[in-house]
Amino acid sequence: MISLNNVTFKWHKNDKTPTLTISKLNIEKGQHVFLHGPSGSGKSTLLALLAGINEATSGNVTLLNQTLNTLSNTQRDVFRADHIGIIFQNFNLLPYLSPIENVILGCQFSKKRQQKALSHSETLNNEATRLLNSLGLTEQYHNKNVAELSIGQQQRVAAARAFIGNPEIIIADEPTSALDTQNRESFINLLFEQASKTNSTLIFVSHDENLKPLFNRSIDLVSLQEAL
Ligand SMILES: Nc1ncnc2c1ncn2[C@@H]1O[C@H](COP(=O)(O)OP(=O)(O)OP(=O)(O)O)[C@@H](O)[C@H]1O
Repeated sequence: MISLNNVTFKWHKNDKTPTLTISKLNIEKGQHVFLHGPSGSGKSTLLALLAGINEATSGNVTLLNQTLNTLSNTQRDVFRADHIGIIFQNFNLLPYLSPIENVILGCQFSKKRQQKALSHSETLNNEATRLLNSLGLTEQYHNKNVAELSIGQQQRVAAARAFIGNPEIIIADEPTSALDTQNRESFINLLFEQASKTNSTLIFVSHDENLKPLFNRSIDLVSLQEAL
């Protein structure tokens, strides 16, 4: 479902060595993958390639049988909106909107995801409510201003926004670093539950190896590149 073949990525054309060199990587549908490596090893860079935010300098990045480097920037944006939910490290929530409104934004740019959301619930509002409940944000917070929520609560909103409209792939960039160990684990378990319900593939990035045993697959970005 995700495959990288002979991929290199340079931030600048004239860089002597690429930031990433990955000869082969395959991720199967429904896997919960822990992607780890030290700071600066290229985890966020790889996520940006998978999300089609950046384009490989050489080689092929293929998701759901679509090779991203054959698409224009606009086509990649549409592909991302349709198929990928992203939980950003700093959540990227809109502070003047409520949790419900923030979650609905997750499918704003994709008719496909809106339709899928509406196949679950009568309205997008109801679907956002359903997801926030299943990610553990109680209803008393659903219509508050997100800026008034705790970090852990904001994280649940960010996760619900990624899951709305059942994207096939969920990408999470170190979204738990601000939480204590117990809350990190319970948040990750909620992500797993939600991802399993929809058979989504989850790629979770962190430099905290303590989280590794929770996942059914882990990829060490340094060894992956040394294995060339
Ligand atoms: N926008 C950019 N322009 C140029 N170089 C960049 C850019 N973003 C990242 N880099 C470089 O790419 C390399 C990999 O960075 P990246 O952010 O992917 O690492 P990371 O493993 O996610 O690190 P961290 O755990 O600290 O978030 C670093 O050397 C970094 O300086």
